[in-house]
Amino acid sequence: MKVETLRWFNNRLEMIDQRILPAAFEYLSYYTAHSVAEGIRSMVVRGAPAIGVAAAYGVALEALRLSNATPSLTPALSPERRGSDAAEFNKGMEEGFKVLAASRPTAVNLFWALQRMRKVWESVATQTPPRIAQRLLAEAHEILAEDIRINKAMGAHGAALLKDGARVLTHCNAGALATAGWGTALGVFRSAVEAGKKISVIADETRPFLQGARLTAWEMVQENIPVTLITDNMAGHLMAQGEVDAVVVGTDRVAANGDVANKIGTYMVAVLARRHNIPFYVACPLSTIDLSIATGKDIPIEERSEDEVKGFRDCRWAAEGVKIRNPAFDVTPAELVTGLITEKGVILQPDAQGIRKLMQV
Ligand SMILES: CSC[C@@H](O)[C@@H](O)C(=O)COP(=O)(O)O
Repeated sequence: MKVETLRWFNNRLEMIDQRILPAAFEYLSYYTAHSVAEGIRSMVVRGAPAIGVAAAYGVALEALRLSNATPSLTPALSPERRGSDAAEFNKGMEEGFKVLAASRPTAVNLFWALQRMRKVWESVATQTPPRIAQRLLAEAHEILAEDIRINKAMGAHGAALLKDGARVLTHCNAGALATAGWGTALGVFRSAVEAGKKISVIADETRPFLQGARLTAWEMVQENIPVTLITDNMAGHLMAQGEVDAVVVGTDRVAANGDVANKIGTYMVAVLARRHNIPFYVACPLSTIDLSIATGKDIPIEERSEDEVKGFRDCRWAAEGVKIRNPAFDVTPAELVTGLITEKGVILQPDAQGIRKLMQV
C-alpha cells in the first residue's frame, strides 16, 4: 500500500491525521502557514522529513493566500490585504516563516526546508506575488518528490547491510508516515524486502506517543513485512536472548561530529546494542545533518506536554500532583553509531571528517 503522508489536492495541502492512526485513516486539509504550523505542533504530521515537506507547503500556501491566487481558499484574508501589494505580501510571508519555524525545535529538516524556500523566494522576489506563489508551490512539489527519491537511494544502501533473515529492531516511526513516502529506517526494510531478503522487524512501542505501536506496526502490517511489537523496556532482554541482529533507526538532527538526536529512548537502545555487539545504524538523509552544530550537546531538545506522560488520550494513570518530565528526543553519541546510512552511501563509525568528506564540504 502506497502511503501518501502529504499530498497536494484541489489547491490545498492534505495530511494524514497521524494522531488517530491506526484506529482511523483520515486526511485533514490545510490552507495557510499558520494552520500547517499547528498541524506540525500538534503532531498531525510528524517525523523529521515529513515536517520539512509540510513546512515547504506551508510557505507556498501562505504565498498563494497573500497573493490571492486561490480566491476561494482565502477565508482569513481581509479585503484590505487582498491584491498584490508587495510590502504587505512580504510582511505576511515573514509572519508565515516565523510561525512555521516556531512549530517544533528539534528536527533540522524544518529549518532546512524553510531556508530552501526562502532562497527560492529571494530568487524571484522582483516578480508579482502570484508568480512568486506558483514558483514556491513548484519548489514544495520538488521537495516532496526529492524526499521519496532520497529515501529509496538510502533504502538501497541500507538494505545491503542486512543479511537475509535478519531480525531488526527499530524505535519510533521512521517510515513512510515520517517522510513523503517510503521512509528512512522503514525504507531500508522495504528495500531489503524488495531485494528478496526475508527480514523481520521488532518495533519498540515508543512511549509516550506510541509511534512504534501505532504507526510502525501499522505500516509494516500493511506491507506484509513480519513485525513484532514490544514495549520499550523489553529490548535489552531480547538482545540478551540473541533475538536481535541489527538496529536501524531514523534521526531528527545529526551534529557535525556524528552525534544523533532521535526519539526519546533511542540512546538507551544504542547503549544496549553496544553492550550486545549488535550493529546500530541510523538512516539519515543529508538534509538531517546540521554542520552548524558541533556536537549533540547543542541540539535543542523539545519538551512536550506532561499530558503525554500522564496517560494516553482520555485515559489518565499517573498519580495526581506528581512532577513530570517529557523530553521528546535524546542524543546518541557518535561513538555508539555503527553507521550513518545516507542517500550517498554509508558513513561507517561517523565522525566530523567522514561526514564532511561525504557531504563534500
Ligand atoms: C524519518 S523520521 C526520523 C525521526 O524523525 C523519527 O525517528 C522521530 O523521532 C520522530 O519523532 P516525532 O516526535 O514523532 O516527530
